[in-house]
Amino acid sequence: MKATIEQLKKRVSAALVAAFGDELAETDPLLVPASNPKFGDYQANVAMSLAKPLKQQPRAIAEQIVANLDVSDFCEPPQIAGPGFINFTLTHAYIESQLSSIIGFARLGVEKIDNPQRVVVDFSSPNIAKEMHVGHLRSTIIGDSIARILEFLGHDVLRLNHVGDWGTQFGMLITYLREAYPDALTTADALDIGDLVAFYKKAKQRFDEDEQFREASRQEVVQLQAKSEDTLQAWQLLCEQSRREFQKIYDLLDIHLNERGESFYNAYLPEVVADLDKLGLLEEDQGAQCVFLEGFTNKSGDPQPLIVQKSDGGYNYATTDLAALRYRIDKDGADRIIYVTDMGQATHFAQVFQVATRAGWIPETVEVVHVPFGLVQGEDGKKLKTRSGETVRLRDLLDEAVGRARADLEQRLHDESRHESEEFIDRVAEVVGIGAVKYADLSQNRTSSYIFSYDKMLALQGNTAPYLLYAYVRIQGISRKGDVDFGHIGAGAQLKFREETELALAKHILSLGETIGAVEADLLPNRLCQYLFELSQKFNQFYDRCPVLQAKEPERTSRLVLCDFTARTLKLGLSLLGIPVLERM
Ligand SMILES: NC(=[NH2+])NCCC[C@H](N)C(=O)O
Repeated sequence: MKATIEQLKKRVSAALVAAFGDELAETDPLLVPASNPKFGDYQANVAMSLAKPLKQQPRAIAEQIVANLDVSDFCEPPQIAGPGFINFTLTHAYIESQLSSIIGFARLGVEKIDNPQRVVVDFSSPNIAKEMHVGHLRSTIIGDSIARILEFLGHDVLRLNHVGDWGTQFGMLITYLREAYPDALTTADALDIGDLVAFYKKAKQRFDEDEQFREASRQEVVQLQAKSEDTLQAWQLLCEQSRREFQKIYDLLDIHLNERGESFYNAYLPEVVADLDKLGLLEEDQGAQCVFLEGFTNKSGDPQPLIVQKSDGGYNYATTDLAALRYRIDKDGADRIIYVTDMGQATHFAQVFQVATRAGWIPETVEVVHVPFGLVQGEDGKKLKTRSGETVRLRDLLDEAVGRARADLEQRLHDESRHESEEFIDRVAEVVGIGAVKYADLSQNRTSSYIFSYDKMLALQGNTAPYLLYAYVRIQGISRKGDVDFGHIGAGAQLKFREETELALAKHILSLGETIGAVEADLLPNRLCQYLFELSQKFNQFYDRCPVLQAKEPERTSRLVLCDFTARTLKLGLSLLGIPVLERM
């Protein structure tokens, strides 16, 4: 099923050509979903934009377009409104036939993309021995959802975890490892750092207070770079310890990534600098190798260079990103590269992209984008902290969400005198708790900051995961109560929708593809959340007005089909956000 909006676009395009000639063949009809159902379902705004070039009144232009337009197979006669909007309303027959044409199809009418791309999504990317903080959580949740949506559309997605696993801080960490856990390198499993963040703090403290320790750390950095076996082994131990911690979070979130940390690109770093030099882009500045940038200045207004090799010969974060970019294009064959990090790194990426573009490393067919997001704040609008004022650990945050979901559920079971197994309670608490955290994040426009509130995200009402999960459960309840097998309902039946709420719901179900297409283009998963929220609201409005199991045929079957579609759309949509559904809760 081609999205309705695409079909309409084609028709309006054809009408433009018929009315004004071939010159308008490439003109965008500016077709959008109507902002208000009063104006129908879609609206073309092209007439206004043509007023100047055609030197005519927009209304006159709209009239000529409509005179050349035939959409009678799926729309009521188009209406011209205001200065020259052309409004389209889908016919009942079209809605009914569209919906019945996708009964039994798992993709719910959303086609795979015609020209799939190789897409790299660089997300999560925490740092070894440092805390995986809420910023990484946002990156993990948003990146995973973007990857899922692109995969669903048929793109070939490579999910990369660009873990910060290299750098001079390893000198101090390894030195401290030898000091505090001398057995770690000789005895298997002797390392029980447990809390690597505390370990990092202590190492840093030793580094700051003791010159001998500092010297030993510097030596370890040299050894690490020289790949001395002993030092490499210590580095490996630290990485594994962190990896285990990260993995617990990924398991809880059910998120899968391929780790390809910064160290992976070490062998390619000298080449980056050498090639920049060959291209004449490199300049020396106070002993460091730099590329001077266009459009970036420091605080005093002087040109700000991007350092790619420090005066001591070491490489840095930007050099690694340049090497990674080249690798992803040349070796991974990426057509699109998406970096999901907080906004604070916008400058870094703009600089890296500029250097790579000037070096000619990004072919014109490849799209490279930074997908930035805002902060997660505590209820006081400041940095998220525990009651005692410490930074919140991700593990604790997720556990707390699950714990609160469990308490809410137990209260509800108690109130309803319901008895459920431990297994059931565990499962519901986990899906609701983790789902609530994910959904609270994804439902915000990612470019804004948001306030983290357990109460809000776990509420059964409003734009929350529990509200959507509950709508799904409610529908499963209808199927159980009426003993209807949703998998087999409506096949071959003639659907009939007459009630406003039925039609509104059916149209909304049919616009899933448009929503997913929009998310693919602007990488804003909150559009999908909004869509699902509206779907649940429309379902509830329909269900309040229209009896289902008690209705007579053909209404009964048509309405059961609507129920089934709503449930399947919720399930599919939530899965694209990384949230599973529950049959009961
Ligand atoms: N290719 C990249 N630079 N990806 C993002 C890395 C994020 C970095 N490790 C951080 O914690 O801030």
